[in-house]
Amino acid sequence: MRDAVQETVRKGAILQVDGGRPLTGEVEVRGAKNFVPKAMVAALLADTPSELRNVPQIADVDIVSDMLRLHGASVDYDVEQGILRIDPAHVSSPTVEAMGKQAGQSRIPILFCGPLLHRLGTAMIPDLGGCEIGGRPIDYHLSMLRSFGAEVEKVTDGIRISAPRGLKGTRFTLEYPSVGATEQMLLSAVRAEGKTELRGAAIEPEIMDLINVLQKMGAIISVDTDRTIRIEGVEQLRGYVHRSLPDRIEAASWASAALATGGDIYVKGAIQPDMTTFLNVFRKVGGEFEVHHDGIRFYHPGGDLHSLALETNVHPGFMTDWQQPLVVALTQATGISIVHETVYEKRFGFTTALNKMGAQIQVYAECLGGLECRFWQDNHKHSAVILGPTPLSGAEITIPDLRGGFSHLIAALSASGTSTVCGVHIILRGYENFIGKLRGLGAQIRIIDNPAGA
Ligand SMILES: CC(=O)N[C@H]1[C@@H](OP(=O)(O)OP(=O)(O)OC[C@H]2O[C@@H](n3ccc(=O)[nH]c3=O)[C@H](O)[C@@H]2O)O[C@H](CO)[C@@H](O)[C@@H]1O
Ligand SMILES: C=C(OP(=O)(O)O)C(=O)O
Repeated sequence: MRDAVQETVRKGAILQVDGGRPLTGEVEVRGAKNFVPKAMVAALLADTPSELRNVPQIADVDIVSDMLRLHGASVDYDVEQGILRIDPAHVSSPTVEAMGKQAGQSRIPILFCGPLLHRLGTAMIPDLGGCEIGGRPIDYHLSMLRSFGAEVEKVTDGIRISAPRGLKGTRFTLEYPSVGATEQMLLSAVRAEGKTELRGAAIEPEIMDLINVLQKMGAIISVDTDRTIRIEGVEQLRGYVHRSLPDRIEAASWASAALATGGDIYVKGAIQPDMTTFLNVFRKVGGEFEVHHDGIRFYHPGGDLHSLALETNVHPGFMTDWQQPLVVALTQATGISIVHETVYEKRFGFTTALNKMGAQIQVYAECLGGLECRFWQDNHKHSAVILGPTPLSGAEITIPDLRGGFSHLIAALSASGTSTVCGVHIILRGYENFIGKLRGLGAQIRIIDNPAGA
């Protein structure tokens, strides 16, 4: 077993957490949640099998494996080695009922459009899941697919999409650099007829790694410094062998956990380049880190933490998924911190539980501490003002979303007393063996309810 003993929590599981101890020790991060499932989808574009390495055991990998199997691909996952093999030789359409059952589980199914249109000419895509941190429309995806020549129709529990005449290269400009829509473009364009140009593309490291995978498969893709991606469509792609980049969101979550609990955590597998922006902020808040050949040590050096003003943004800005765990550490910083969330309009719901534990966080609809963002005219509370330091004490908490959930765990671990935490299965979407890892760092966590069959 990789870390401390793996114990899986099921839907409905409840944890009891005793706080007030620094988290110290070592954890390992494997491949990125925001890359691995997409590389799995890319395997469908090939005629031959693919092998993905450094694959973490998280719920999103299971969900995409199920989707691939439903479409006739074979998927074989060696959890211990982190090796996933996908053979797309016999791709076929599943029944509408089987696809309907996939509705609401993750955001990845929308990325099956391009590969399935190339393989089958038609696809049923279930309604998406993912974190409820904003409206999360898919209008860019659908306009893009239509501009490739696809026809889209709304059906019960999802959409039906078809391309009777195949996909043709296109020119598209994104009004906002959406990660998912950029990936949609890549996965659709690589086998489309002719050239495709995407302006205003997202350039997150996970997207660059997807481009690495597609290039290994035989695709021709260039990325310019002005966010323009150009793709020359090819008729055939082959399988790939690839090692996923590490999960920079999980790594930053452990860093924030070290800071919030006054601890010292060595994150094996974390790398510096994709975390530059996070590391700058971590240092400004008062955290220390050391970059080693196989990981990064994050620790609280003692003394006061410093408040700061921060704005989330697309890469290379401060990532929105880093925001929630860091806010817990900011409750322990001296002074007033301001966090302006510019990617999602509703990502501060998790602060209600932190306030219940003793934090002093107020949320506002105004764009505070930075430039006006897309949400300036809406009434969404997307800026937070955090007054610190405030001692936290244990409470009963229900986890709202993935990162908010991990933040609640960090808060419970830095609080005095005991917390009861519901909805913890949500965390499995993005954190491998999180209970085992936390216990390995000295956390006192008990599973007090874990309903079988849920
Ligand atoms: C599985 C995965 O990789 N999830 C990540 C991905 O989500 P995801 O790909 O869903 O995020 P996007 O970059 O697409 O979304 C960013 C913003 O664009 C908006 N938008 C997006 C698409 C669209 O068609 N219309 C539209 O308005 C969204 O509502 C949101 O406000 O990138 C986000 C931004 O780094 C991360 O927080 C998520 O962890
Ligand atoms: C928002 C996130 O994920 P998803 O897009 O899968 O909901 C996240 O990983 O923080």
